[in-house]
Amino acid sequence: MLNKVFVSAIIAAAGQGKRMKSRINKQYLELDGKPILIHTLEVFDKIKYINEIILILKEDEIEFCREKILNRYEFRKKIILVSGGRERQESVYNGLKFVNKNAQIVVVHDGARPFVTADVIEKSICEALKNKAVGVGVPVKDTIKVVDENSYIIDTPDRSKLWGIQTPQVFNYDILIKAHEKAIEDNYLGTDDCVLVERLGHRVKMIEGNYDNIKITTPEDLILGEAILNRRKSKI
Ligand SMILES: Nc1ccn([C@@H]2O[C@H](COP(=O)(O)OP(=O)(O)OP(=O)(O)O)[C@@H](O)[C@H]2O)c(=O)n1
Ligand SMILES: C[C@](O)(CO)[C@H](O)COP(=O)(O)O
Repeated sequence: MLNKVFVSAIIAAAGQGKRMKSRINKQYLELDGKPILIHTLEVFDKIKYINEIILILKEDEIEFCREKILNRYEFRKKIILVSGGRERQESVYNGLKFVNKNAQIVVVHDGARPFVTADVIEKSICEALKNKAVGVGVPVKDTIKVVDENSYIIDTPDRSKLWGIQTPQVFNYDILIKAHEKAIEDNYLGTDDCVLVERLGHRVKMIEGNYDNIKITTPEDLILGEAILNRRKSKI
């Protein structure tokens, strides 16, 4: 079944990496001698069910990334470079405009999540064939508090119902484009793609991923990232 479906992957990597407080954008920082973005792309490049990769980059980084990062590595798949927007949502929408017209399924993934596994990606694609909208996440481990503007705790949601959603987030193309266009119409800005589809009233299925599918966001994540890679290498 999956062989008959055109699957596009949109890799969002057009952020500024402000929270990393690094001289170079975080997706180009190296873990185990390889740029974070390359780790991410290599996972998607090996998945035979993915027919195209659309990489969203900051406009002013496209040439640098093509010449100094991507050209140093071999990829089986063609990687289409698209310029991003001010917000992640706009970047993903820009990518949607370049998705192949035969695409049925779109996998949206953060370039800053290099530890995603092929197994989780394939599982999320299979689930999206059934449910049309899927998010990958993990149950939260901490108790979560809702805090007001004066830093007082105003609610403690039932932790058994709380998940930290990651990426990939995988959708039927028609649903995702409609969700983005409605968000633009409503001037709504979300922090992930699932929320845009939820706003359409479409049920989004959560599937369990891995706790080590972290998003490299702040300097501490680089230490975690090296440890994750070392542990994986020791298991080979
Ligand atoms: N306008 C944007 C903002 C973010 N992203 C991408 O979305 C992913 C998740 O975003 P985040 O971790 O917040 O990255 P940044 O926005 O770069 O980080 P910061 O908020 O610290 O600047 C990243 O791979 C990032 O490159 C994007 O494609 N376009
Ligand atoms: C999409 C996401 O990775 C899901 O956890 C997250 O919302 C991205 O947030 P960011 O602030 O753009 O990193």
